[in-house]
Amino acid sequence: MIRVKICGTTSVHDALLSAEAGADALGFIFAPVSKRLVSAQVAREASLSVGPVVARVGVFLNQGLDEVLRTAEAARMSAVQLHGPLSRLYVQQVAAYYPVLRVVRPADLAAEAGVWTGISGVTLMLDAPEPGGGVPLDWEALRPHFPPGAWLAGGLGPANVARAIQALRPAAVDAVSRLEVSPGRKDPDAVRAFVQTVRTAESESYPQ
Ligand SMILES: O=C(O)c1ccccc1NCC(=O)[C@H](O)[C@H](O)COP(=O)(O)O
Repeated sequence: MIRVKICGTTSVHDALLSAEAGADALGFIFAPVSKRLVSAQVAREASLSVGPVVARVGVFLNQGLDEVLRTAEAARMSAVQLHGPLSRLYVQQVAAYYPVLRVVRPADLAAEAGVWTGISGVTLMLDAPEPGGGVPLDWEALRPHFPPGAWLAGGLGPANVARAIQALRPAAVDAVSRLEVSPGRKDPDAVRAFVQTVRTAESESYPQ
């Protein structure tokens, strides 16, 4: 089953919307540079509202270990997504507390894939150089190198996610900017269409 992560959740309302649409995971962005920045308090309310099954992923960009662990705990996250140039030791330390999605840009994949694959609890996510920028990756170029079990992000939406799945067969897909009416506010129709399109594409790619 291909998992679906809907990122950039900034309210209880949008958390419930994504969960009811069938999302497997919700992303909460704690990077101060983001237009989708959410407070730990709001993220905690949203996290507790969606029940035990939906994963809650705290998203961080070049932030200190203490800040990451404290924020993830305060916001009741179940996993952490790490962007930016980070050391193996730092990622190992976070992974001692939370499952980690380690974000890698396509240009860095050859050099970095081996660095992160050996750490227990760390899963690779391929994303565009500017996270949350809505720019798709070159799936055909990535096809020979896409690591089995990796997650895919970068400019995905209802109109293109089926093609991305066919090209790369990721373990999960993640999206934000093509599912919004404005930064930080979900478009309900786009969220539902995204989840439905993934479900249809996976049944066509992996027939029972
Ligand atoms: O989305 C942001 O504003 C953001 C800012 C800083 C770090 C990470 C951020 N987003 C992380 C995500 O997981 C996005 O869903 C991912 O980059 C895909 O975004 P998009 O291309 O807009 O679908």
